[in-house]
Amino acid sequence: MAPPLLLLQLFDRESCTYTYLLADSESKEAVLIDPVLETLDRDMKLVTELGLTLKVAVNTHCHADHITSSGLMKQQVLGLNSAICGLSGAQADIQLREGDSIPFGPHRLVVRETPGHTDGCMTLVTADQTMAFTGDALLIRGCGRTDFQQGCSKRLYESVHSKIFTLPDSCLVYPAHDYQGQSVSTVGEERRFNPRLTKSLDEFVHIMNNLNLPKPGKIDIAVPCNMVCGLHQVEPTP
Ligand SMILES: N[C@@H](CCC(=O)N[C@@H](CSS)C(=O)NCC(=O)O)C(=O)O
Repeated sequence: MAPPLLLLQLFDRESCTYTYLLADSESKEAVLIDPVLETLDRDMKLVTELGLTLKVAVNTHCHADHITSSGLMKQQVLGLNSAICGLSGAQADIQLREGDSIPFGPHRLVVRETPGHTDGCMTLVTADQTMAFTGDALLIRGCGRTDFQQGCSKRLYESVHSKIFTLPDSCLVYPAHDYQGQSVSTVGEERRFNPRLTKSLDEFVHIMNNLNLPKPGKIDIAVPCNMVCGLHQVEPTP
């Protein structure tokens, strides 16, 4: 039997982003999902305190609301690789596609491409399908907006129904954001209670076309920056 997997859910108050630190308790190999620039020091301190070896810093997509810390983190952690979905068009050491794995110790995260919020969105699922890190595709009782960055509500609906709602009901759903103080859901709960994704495709498209959300405050800085792993206009360290 595989040794226990350690999971820490970390929060950035400014962007309401969840960063996830997953580690193998025996080998101490670790993966960081969706790290945020402003919380780089907090995350690095935690990795050091826990004696972890960070292997991969992966972004579930090219974020529009905050800058990733994965590029700067690479400058601080020897051997760390950045990763993103190849369909995002963004730079990273590892370009992931459907079915690819991110191994850490005996564990692995398996890629399911879930476009719709952006072209390059992916959901990362543990090999035993007990946990899914859904990025902005599926939020708790919500979902990512589809009004910019190649957003397409029909694609998002199809992604969630075919790639996330087909996971076991008990599979835990860990989103990239929450704006209501919720931290975790399950596939079964979202299949039954998600106010957007329980609707028909036509109703869903109508809802998404009428969200009328203001643009993320940092979008014009964050998107170009995240296309280059968060390192836009950052001087390389000697
Ligand atoms: N106010 C925030 C941005 C909030 C926002 O638009 N969130 C996105 C995910 S980050 S691009 C979203 O998809 N929200 C869906 C929803 O229904 O709220 C800011 O200024 O950064």
